[in-house]
Amino acid sequence: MSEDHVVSLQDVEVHFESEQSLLSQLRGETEIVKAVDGISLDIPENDVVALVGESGCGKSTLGKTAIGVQRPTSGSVTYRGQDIWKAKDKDGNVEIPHDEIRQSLQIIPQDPGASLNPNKTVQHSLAAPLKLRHPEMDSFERRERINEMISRVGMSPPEDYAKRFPHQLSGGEKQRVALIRALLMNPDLILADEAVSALDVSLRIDMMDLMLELQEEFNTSFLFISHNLSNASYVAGKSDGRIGIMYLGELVELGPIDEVLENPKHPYTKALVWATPNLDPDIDDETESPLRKIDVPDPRNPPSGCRFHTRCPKAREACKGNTPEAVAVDGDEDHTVTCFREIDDHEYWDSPKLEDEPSGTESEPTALEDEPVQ
Ligand SMILES: Nc1ncnc2c1ncn2[C@@H]1O[C@H](COP(=O)(O)OP(=O)(O)OP(=O)(O)O)[C@@H](O)[C@H]1O
Repeated sequence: MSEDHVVSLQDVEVHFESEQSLLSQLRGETEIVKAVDGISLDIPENDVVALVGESGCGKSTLGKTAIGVQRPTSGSVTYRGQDIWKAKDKDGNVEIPHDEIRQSLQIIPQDPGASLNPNKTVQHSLAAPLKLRHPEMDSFERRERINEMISRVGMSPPEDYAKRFPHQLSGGEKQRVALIRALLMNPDLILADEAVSALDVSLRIDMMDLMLELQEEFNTSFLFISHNLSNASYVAGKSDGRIGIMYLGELVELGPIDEVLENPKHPYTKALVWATPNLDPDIDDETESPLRKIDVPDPRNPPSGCRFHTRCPKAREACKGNTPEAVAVDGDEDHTVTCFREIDDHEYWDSPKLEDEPSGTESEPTALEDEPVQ
């Protein structure tokens, strides 16, 4: 928890009460979804982190928690050393007011159309953050600044775009307006939650390039979320950033993008790389099927021990009973993995291979392999 970090998550858990099945209702049981389960992540200034994982693994929940929109059920989330939720609750000595924190942590949502008021022009939607951040500006200065930003994101003539309503914009243009709106708050961190997924493949690279150019220009950090390893790798690769692999509420591998792609350590990361053709992995045992089973377990009832053990081709009996902690890969603290195979003297190595019936080994993994970005 350092003031040098824009955001720091420590042992964060977000557990939801899920919709209950009839059987559990009859039994009076409450079912819990462990959407995020014990994740720590530091985001320093000007950092780009791309989070990848299958649908439902908790990416959005983690992202929202990092920008202070979702309250964790346990653990802490700090902004420049200030606990965000203590600031919100005015608990103790609050050094950074909650309003300031919220303004500094922005989001570009997956569906920018839904977040833009259909009855307001682009000019009107973009004036609101400027009024908040720069109350000293008059309306002429605001108009100038807005036109400048509209031009900057490649929409021309800006005066024409400023007068348009959301329905007069394409999906890519709405996304650019959402990006401007976030940047006008002068944020320290922007959460881009599946921000390019809805765009045509041909527009995705342009949008990702634009986000990264502006990330550098505005000195912000980016938390980029995608179910698509190609997109996440593109963003992290171009910015010399990091990639985090999530599985069932846990961060199973985290590290510099080149390191993780060239030297993936978690069997799940290997499966994702294997399933993403344009990443061309150089994995030692690539002929072996990377998953024993294709079915993703129910997050309301995740497997014991290592949650990946039911699908992992390397799983042994030890993986069923114990939960692996994150360990540094080859002593490099920047690259961490939660797998017993990284610990030379772990009981895993003497433990028998799991002998349960593999299924679906002929099939490809279920997710993360939609269209490559190039
Ligand atoms: N408000 C909520 N109440 C109950 N369960 C929730 C809530 N929000 C998320 N969940 C559950 O938490 C788990 C993680 O959801 P989350 O949206 O964070 O995953 P994700 O990886 O972002 O998935 P996707 O890519 O499909 O959006 C899912 O099982 C989801 O159903």
